[in-house]
Amino acid sequence: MAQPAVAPPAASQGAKTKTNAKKRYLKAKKERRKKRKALPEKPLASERTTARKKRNEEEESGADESLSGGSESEGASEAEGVRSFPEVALTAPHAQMAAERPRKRRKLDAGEPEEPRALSPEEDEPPAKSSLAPCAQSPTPPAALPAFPQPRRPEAPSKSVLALQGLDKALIEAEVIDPATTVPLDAGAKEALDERTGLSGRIRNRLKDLGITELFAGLSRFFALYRCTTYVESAGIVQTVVVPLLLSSSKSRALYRPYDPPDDICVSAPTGSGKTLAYVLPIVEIFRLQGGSSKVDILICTPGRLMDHLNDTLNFSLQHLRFLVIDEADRLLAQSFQNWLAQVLAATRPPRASDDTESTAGGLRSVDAAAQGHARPDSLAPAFLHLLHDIDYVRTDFDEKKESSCQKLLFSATLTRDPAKIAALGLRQPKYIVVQSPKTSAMSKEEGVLDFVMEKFTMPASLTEHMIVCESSVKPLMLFHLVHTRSVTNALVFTKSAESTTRLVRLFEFFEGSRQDSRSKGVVARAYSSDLAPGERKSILEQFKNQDIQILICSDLISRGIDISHVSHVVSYDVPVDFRKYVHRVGRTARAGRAGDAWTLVEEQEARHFKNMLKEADHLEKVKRLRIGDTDLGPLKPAYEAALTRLKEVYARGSS
Ligand SMILES: Nc1ncnc2c1ncn2[C@@H]1O[C@H](COP(=O)(O)OP(=O)(O)OP(=O)(O)O)[C@@H](O)[C@H]1O
Repeated sequence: MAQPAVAPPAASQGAKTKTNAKKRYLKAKKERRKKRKALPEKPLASERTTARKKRNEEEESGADESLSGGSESEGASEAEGVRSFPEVALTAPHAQMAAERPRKRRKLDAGEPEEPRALSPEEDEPPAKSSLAPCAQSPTPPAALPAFPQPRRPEAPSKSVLALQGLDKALIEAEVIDPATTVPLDAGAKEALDERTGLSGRIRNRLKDLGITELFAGLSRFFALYRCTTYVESAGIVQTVVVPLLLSSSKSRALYRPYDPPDDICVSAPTGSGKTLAYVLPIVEIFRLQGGSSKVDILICTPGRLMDHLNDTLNFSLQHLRFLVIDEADRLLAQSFQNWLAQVLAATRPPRASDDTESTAGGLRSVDAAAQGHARPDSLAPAFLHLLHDIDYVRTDFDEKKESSCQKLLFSATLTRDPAKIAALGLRQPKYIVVQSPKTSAMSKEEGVLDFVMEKFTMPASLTEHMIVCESSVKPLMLFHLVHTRSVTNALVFTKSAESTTRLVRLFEFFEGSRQDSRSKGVVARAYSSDLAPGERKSILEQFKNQDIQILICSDLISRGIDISHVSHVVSYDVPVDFRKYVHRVGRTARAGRAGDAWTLVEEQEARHFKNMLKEADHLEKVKRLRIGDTDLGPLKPAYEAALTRLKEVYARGSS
């Protein structure tokens, strides 16, 4: 407790009392010191003792000086040495002292106990504030204790760290294997196999006839990530990797590999990058050479139709299936229709009860399950031939287990990395092929893999993207502006529902009708939605392909897979619900390296959500914001208002 250096003038009596008390205190202290000196010093406390001795000497000399009457040195000794000494000395006259203390001093002491206690003979120093009590008992009070660190919540792991958790280390520690460029398709003798692609002369010649002279696009470099993943830089090179992978050796070309079944392949590559040919060419090549003994060599179907065949078509079997291609894999894996995936996978193997792991008397297989319709062993599947009734088969301990030769090939522009969905496929040593254009030249393959893992999908390099933020009431006017001022024709316009499609088409027709003069034909827009019968849909698509229709207004029904080369614009009249949908919609243009534009009309209240969606996909800066003002829209307003009035009349009539 710090005390004023100079005693108050009215305290002369107190000063005398203080001096006597001090004498008594110092005497007691000397006696204690003597006693202590008589005791042997603790070796480990030697330093402390020296410091204490030094301090005691200082105190003493200070006290002596004060006793000699120097007011300055007395103040100094109080302040530096026995700091709380005067307070301790206040025994009898303390009440009077307290009354005589200046106001300021009382304020300072406000937190102290009212009745200071007398110093006991055993105490070196008077007790200070209660909080310092433990230090007062120590011969040399330690310096201020370091503050105890407050418990802190650990930093949350970054999204990228979380995304990589549980992934194979090999996926992250990628190794650059081979730089290359394009893979040209040279003509050749019918049966001559091309070394680089594994394609026969017959197929290459046929491709040339179709105008395909090279496996798609330039292969600037690709990285193979251990045996698990191939990461390919530069969009559109998927064929250059997948085709040789499936045709590279006689082993990979074999139809049946019951003891060494082929590894599965997962491909994530941008829209329009040629994924279809990447699997069609190897399949056709393998079947053309080795032929099939099945009635149907290639079955193209939806999961629903496949289930119908499995359940209802007599002798329908998948046990000799060589390739199971799941295109648009993320969407199909999201469909749980009749648990189709589990059923299809089960159908590629013979029924469990007759599996070759089962032992039977004398080693001869009995196949009771053969009576179970399509579930009986397939006579076309060599791997399971021994399970048939009429084939004598003696099982030995040396027999290796035979497996289905079915190789699964998964493709998508937005391939899922959802472990649960991938696990359901029971993939065999999968190889991932990720086609990705680098964001920067310095982008490492690890970052590329990370982008894939975090579902930051790659867009075609030839695509230009725009967004227009506007009030919902002016959206039709914006569309008309795009069509008439920015030449947005040969366009697909996506709405949120079949109903919105129908309504917008009507408004479009009325608008064109209001503007039309005798010279111009006007822009033709038609609806393509689930409301139409299949025949009508087909006819409309044909008219659009022939460019008799310039604008096709549709729901997300055709946001995947449709490949129409002349589509030069995609308009999202209603914003897509998620980034996956956005990727597939805009991917209907800018295909096969052609240029294309994507436009998204964003209502003001949706702007935040839409921008966040793009931001999360690291794509916000790619979408340019376009500002269209009243001056741009003004000339179109009269026709728009007239069209709106007509539409209201039609709907009013319909509802009455
Ligand atoms: N090697 C090639 N040379 C020239 N054109 C090609 C080549 N490969 C594919 N194409 C053409 O590129 C277009 C897009 O191919 P494809 O439909 O297979 O793309 P995709 O990757 O499956 O796209 P999506 O994910 O949108 O379905 C098609 O018109 C196809 O004919």
